[in-house]
Amino acid sequence: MVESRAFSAPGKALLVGGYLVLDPKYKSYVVALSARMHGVVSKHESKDNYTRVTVTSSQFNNDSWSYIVEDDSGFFPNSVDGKKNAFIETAIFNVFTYFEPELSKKLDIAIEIFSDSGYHSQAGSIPKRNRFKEFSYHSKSITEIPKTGLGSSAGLATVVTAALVSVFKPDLDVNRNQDLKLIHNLAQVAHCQAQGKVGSGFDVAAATFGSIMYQRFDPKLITNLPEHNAGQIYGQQLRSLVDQVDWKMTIERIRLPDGLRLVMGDVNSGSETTKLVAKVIAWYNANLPRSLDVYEELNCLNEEFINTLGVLNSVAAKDPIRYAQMMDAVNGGGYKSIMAFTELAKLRNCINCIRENFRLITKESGADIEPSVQTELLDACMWLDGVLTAVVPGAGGYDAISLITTKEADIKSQTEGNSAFDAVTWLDLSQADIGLVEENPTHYLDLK
Ligand SMILES: Nc1ncnc2c1ncn2[C@@H]1O[C@H](COP(=O)(O)OP(=O)(O)O)[C@@H](O)[C@H]1O
Ligand SMILES: C[C@@](O)(CCOP(=O)(O)OP(=O)(O)O)CC(=O)O
Repeated sequence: MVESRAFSAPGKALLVGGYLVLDPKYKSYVVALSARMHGVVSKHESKDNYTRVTVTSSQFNNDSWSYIVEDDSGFFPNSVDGKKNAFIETAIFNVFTYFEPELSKKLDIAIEIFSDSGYHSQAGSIPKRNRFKEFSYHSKSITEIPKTGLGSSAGLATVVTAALVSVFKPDLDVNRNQDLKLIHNLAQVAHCQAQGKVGSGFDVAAATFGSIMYQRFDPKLITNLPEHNAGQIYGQQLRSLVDQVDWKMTIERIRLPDGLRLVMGDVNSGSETTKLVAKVIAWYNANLPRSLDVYEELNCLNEEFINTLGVLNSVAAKDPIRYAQMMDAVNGGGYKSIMAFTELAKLRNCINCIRENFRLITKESGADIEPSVQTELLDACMWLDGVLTAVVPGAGGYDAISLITTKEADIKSQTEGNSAFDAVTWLDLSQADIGLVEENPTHYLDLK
């Protein structure tokens, strides 16, 4: 009998903490989204004389990557047909190396990937659905379809890791913190190695744990691992890193206050995060100690923003009448009535000052974090009924904008036909807070 299990993990939006989060001393606020990456795994006894892992992404012109994995070649995945996917390879390598499975009985492991439509541009795609799920099917490969920047590779690394862990650890329970930590640590290692750069890891952390206040681990934890071909020692150090080492990171589950939601707009041009990061780091190093002052100021603002959202959460719970008045003010009360509520005024001021600092870094570093077209767009958003704040998420640039709005705000109809919003496609997704979950594998069958 074929045993199947399925897992899904959310996309992310980094609302505050961009760039600073690369340093373990600074906090960030990450919202997990309703758009999710899914992996359905099945294993059979292999009829061949080797163990094989095949990952299929049928939505993208039937993309598929197939690897032979053997202990005598150090669990290094060997592509069957030369087609490679770095994120899949490092996930396979690290999970097999961690478990060192005794492969006397050869396995055929198949993982089907499905990604929700928010991750990619929908142009030219067709929907396929069953009673439970709906996915968009494209006529081109994954590498040829434009992304929206929700963290598809982090989602992929997380669900492939979870799928493979479930093969070697059948009692895997993603409701157990210990098991989530195992998946997080392995996926984080795999994702960093595949990226070839060390991002802060907030995307893998959100894919695993959901909406979080995040402070990163020391990047050396991963970069100090030996080379993949180091033999036994890699496995020993990986297991020690995953199971024993204290990563000294902060992952505190958070959620937007009731009555508020996240609206994401795709801006269709795209920026390369690595290039932006390189320019910002160069600016930072060349402008010390002034750049440190800018970061410290940004950090105070970020922390005040995060704390004030916490305060708003308790007002919603303890004083629902006042909270309803606050939401009414945002919904159409105009600038003065919004600013009459200290918490709302604080949130808006923090975001204004954060944006001001990012414009300063933009000007001085040449990294287009908040370029003037985005400034105009964000300013235009602030005049819409129901909008509390508007930012460029993550690394910023020309990729996307994130609004915090009230639940009632109808952004689409307010912006329709208004040329100031021509560049924006409002994505059909919201915050969803929840991280990695186990799904029912039968819910992915017979998509038509
Ligand atoms: N649905 C998918 N199926 C297979 N691979 C995927 C899928 N989504 C993303 N990937 C992998 O992730 C890569 C994109 O990663 P990256 O450039 O880091 O984008 P993002 O910012 O969305 O994480 C793709 O080229 C592909 O290798
Ligand atoms: C600059 C950053 O702090 C934030 C980047 O956030 P994005 O959401 O823009 O990320 P990508 O999906 O990798 O493009 C770098 C980091 O933290 O890794």
